[in-house]
Amino acid sequence: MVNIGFIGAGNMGTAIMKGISTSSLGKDVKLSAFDPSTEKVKALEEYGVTPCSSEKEIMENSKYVFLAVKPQIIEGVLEAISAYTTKDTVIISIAAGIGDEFIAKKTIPDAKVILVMPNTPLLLGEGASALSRNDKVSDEEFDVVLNIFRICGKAAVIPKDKMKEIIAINGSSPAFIYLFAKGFIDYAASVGIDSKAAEELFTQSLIGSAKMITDSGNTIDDLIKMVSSPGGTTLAGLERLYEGNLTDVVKNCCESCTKRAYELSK
Ligand SMILES: NC(=O)C1=CN([C@@H]2O[C@H](COP(=O)(O)OP(=O)(O)OC[C@H]3O[C@@H](n4cnc5c(N)ncnc54)[C@H](O)[C@@H]3O)[C@@H](O)[C@H]2O)C=CC1
Ligand SMILES: O=C(O)[C@@H]1CCC=N1
Repeated sequence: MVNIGFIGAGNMGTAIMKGISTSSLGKDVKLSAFDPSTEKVKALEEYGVTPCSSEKEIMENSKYVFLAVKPQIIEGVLEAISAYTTKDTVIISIAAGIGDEFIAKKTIPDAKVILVMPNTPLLLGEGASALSRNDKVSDEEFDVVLNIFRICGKAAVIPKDKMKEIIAINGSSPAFIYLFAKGFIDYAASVGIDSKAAEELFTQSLIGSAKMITDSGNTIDDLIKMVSSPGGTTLAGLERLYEGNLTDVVKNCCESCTKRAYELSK
């Protein structure tokens, strides 16, 4: 049995706990959580999560400890756990911008630290998570955590120094994609198409297009060409997107996301 504790049971902590407990891993792990908003932990009891009343209780009962709190308050949380961090504890931080060196500095110099940038689709077993670790974490320990994120979707191991840059690609990108989807669904409503039908058709187009990128064997440029009949509707629409420099807008969005991660960084 692997003991996994969560400090913070907000959107992401909850998504990871529900992801673990509803996956095949559920029976092999014992989950516990602490959050000052006790109702959030209470709501997780039906997923087999044991409520704890302090950081100390989590630390004393867990080998793997997830820090699922906002970057702005993580320093206080690290101060609260430092006295209970041992050379055996594996600290897993999902906080945007927070580095492993800061975590070790605020706890113990030999702290085992894994950094993860997950995303909310993990709630449905469709997460996309990036992971990296410091050199104190053993292969076996890293595999335990990697396995959690693989079971809850896809996971990629990336260099530690790219953990801030990756946020735009998977951590924040669901919000960017939802906004894009809203534009299509709002347009459908404006021309009198039932929004339920529009949502069903557009979301299936998102899923299908994603599968074409991953499974068709074609490049993205080839896939765009396959849809674009000469003199047809797609080219007419694409012209407006090129005119609005969509790819530059996306690049600016990603750069702004990364810049904020550096501002939050510790
Ligand atoms: N929401 C998302 O899509 C993603 C969030 N993240 C990261 O996950 C972390 C958490 O974000 P969310 O879950 O969205 O925020 P959230 O605000 O939903 O959850 C944070 C939780 O921490 C709790 N909390 C506050 N002080 C605490 C303390 N001293 N001890 C224990 N818990 C405490 C709050 O009550 C709250 O439930 C952030 O660092 C964020 O950068 C990473 C990837 C995606
Ligand atoms: O907005 C944020 O800061 C967090 C990190 C990635 C997604 N949500």
